[in-house]
Amino acid sequence: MHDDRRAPGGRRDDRRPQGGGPRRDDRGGRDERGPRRDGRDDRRPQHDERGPREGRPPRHDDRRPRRGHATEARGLALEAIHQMRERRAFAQDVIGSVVDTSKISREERAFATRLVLGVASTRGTLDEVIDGCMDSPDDASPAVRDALALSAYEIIFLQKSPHAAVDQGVELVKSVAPRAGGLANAVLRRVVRAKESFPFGDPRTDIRAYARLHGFPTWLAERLVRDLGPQGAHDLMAASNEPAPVFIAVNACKAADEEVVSVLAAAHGEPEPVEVAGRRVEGCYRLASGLALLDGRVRRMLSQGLLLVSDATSQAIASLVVGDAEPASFLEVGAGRATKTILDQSCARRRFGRQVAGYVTVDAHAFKTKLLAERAAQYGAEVAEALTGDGRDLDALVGDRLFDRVFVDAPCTGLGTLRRHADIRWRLRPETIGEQAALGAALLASAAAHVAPGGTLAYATCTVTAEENAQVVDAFLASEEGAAFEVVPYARPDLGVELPYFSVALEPGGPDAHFLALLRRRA
Ligand SMILES: C[S@@+](CC[C@H](N)C(=O)[O-])C[C@H]1O[C@@H](n2cnc3c(N)ncnc32)[C@H](O)[C@@H]1O
Repeated sequence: MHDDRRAPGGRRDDRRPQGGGPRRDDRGGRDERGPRRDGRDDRRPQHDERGPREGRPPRHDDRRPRRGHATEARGLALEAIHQMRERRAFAQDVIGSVVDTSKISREERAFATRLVLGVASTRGTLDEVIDGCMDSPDDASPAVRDALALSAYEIIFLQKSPHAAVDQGVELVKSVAPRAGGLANAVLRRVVRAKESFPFGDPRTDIRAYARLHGFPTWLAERLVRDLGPQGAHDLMAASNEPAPVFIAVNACKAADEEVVSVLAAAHGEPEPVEVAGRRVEGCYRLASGLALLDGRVRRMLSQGLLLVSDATSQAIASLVVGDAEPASFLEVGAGRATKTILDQSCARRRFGRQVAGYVTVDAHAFKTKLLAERAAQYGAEVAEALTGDGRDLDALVGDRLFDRVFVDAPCTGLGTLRRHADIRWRLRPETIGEQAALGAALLASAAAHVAPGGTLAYATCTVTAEENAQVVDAFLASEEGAAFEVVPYARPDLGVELPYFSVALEPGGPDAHFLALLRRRA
């Protein structure tokens, strides 16, 4: 779901280049298993490739990984994957605490990050492959499975040399279960053989094979094909398995583009201005990689709030919502940890020479409101009131006040941000889509009552399902409350067309997929 910590499918907006607190969601079948207490994980598979007998297994073979002869990057990746399962933590959080804080080289860190995000993204498919390569899948402890999954990811999805991947995989398994080397060797050799027939069917005609090919749950692949068509689904699924590009926003509340750009250039970030859907996004720059963000001078600017890491489509949405006419008041519903708040105020400062004085935020969670206030202060973004409460009952929070802009940054399934929020696809349940759509619709209806005559109502998501996007807005416009609003179309100068809504698809190399509807209350 769109943003931070919440029920299955949550996503967090933008924090680190790749990629979201303790989420308590479903982790999927395999991860739900507790550690075995019978020490059976290092039993060899019952087939003719079994290795030499290695004696009795240790009593606790699900200990935290100890580094054997696996490379440091793989050892750290395994530690992160292990923590994701044990603490039910999100990939981005463990990358921050385990990988980003390590002393390994930048290149190794990037590789470890790729492994963690890759395994989190494709975990269900990897478990299916591993199950098929074991005679008794239940015999491997969760910790051994983590190590096998990491190596299977390298073999199946990174096309690594089978020899090196198996060798490293055996070392990784031995680092958590010293006597399970034989099992690991046998299973991973089978994985190498299985790769020849992967995805086990014709992806052109078999949706299960198609889903496996991209490391997606079958139901979700089906849904994406239905909603986006074969090409759109393919683009989204392929792009979701690639590293996300790195975009930054210069925070105009505190800095000028030139000073930030010159420091980024000196740090070899190669900052490039960015266009989204045919329009330049002011203050938005693409970096050649995330490595420049690790430079000491850039880190100082980040901690001083002169720039923030934020997807380019998020920045484009903030720019469109702020608009060309200066608003005197602004209500943001679903304000989370203030990323859009900062982008909105930065945009107002850039465009009108000052921030919006009456900027009010609402979020359902008190801990987010606290973080929002802290972050807004760090970035110099003015917030008149930061409220906690249910946006479906805004009357209880803001009374009968009307605002020039009311922006619903809606909770959603987050399917447009799968590169940064690797866990979403296996946490989502089919029914979450409808639940999020219903919540978005209720927030929109509640928000509509607080739009001043001539003011703008904005509804945004970072997902791609029609049910959560256009269908919510179309149903609202057809309702009694919606009759007072008209659509403000999005003109694409590059295509010479006007579209009812702004939407960006997820394509390889591009920014995240988001949706925005701008509606104006008739004066
Ligand atoms: C897409 S996220 C917001 C991202 C945020 N605007 C940002 O840019 O960082 C959606 C937000 O809606 C909040 N939310 C969910 N249900 C809500 C409700 N009923 N009322 C108010 N906020 C809600 C979530 O806590 C989450 O922070």
